[in-house]
Amino acid sequence: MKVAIGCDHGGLHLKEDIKSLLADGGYEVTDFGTNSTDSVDYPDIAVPVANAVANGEFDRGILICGTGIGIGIAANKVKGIRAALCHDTFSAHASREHNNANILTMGERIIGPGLARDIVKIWLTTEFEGGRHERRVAKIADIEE
Ligand SMILES: O=C(CO)[C@H](O)[C@H](O)[C@H](O)COP(=O)(O)O
Repeated sequence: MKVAIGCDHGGLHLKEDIKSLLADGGYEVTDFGTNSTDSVDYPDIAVPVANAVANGEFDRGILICGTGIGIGIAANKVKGIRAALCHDTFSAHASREHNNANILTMGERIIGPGLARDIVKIWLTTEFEGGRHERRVAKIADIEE
């Protein structure tokens, strides 16, 4: 599975930790930055990652900022993106099974690396359930037209 990952300055340390988790797990990871704690604007990272997922270059995306909120709001402006903010394992599971989320967002200033790692593992391995959820996700796509 090809995974695009990105963060702003508020998510740098968690992004680096998740990158090593993904590498150990055999995922093909591409880092869209940022790569220092110098302040950057989260939409400048969110949009390239979201475009790369939306155009099929990557299977999934992971975006991290201080809260996971701003970077997710920005990603969700890109057509075809369903970015889900998950700070618990139940949401990580449901965002895949019910919402077919293609980008996971998290906030380094909110959760620690242990929980974040569990969230990522669940999110990357849970399949979309389809069925009634297919109809609902299709209605979200209709909003984009
Ligand atoms: O997008 C965010 C909030 O919605 C992120 O938490 C950012 O990382 C945060 O806004 C950055 O704040 P800073 O004071 O400029 O470090």
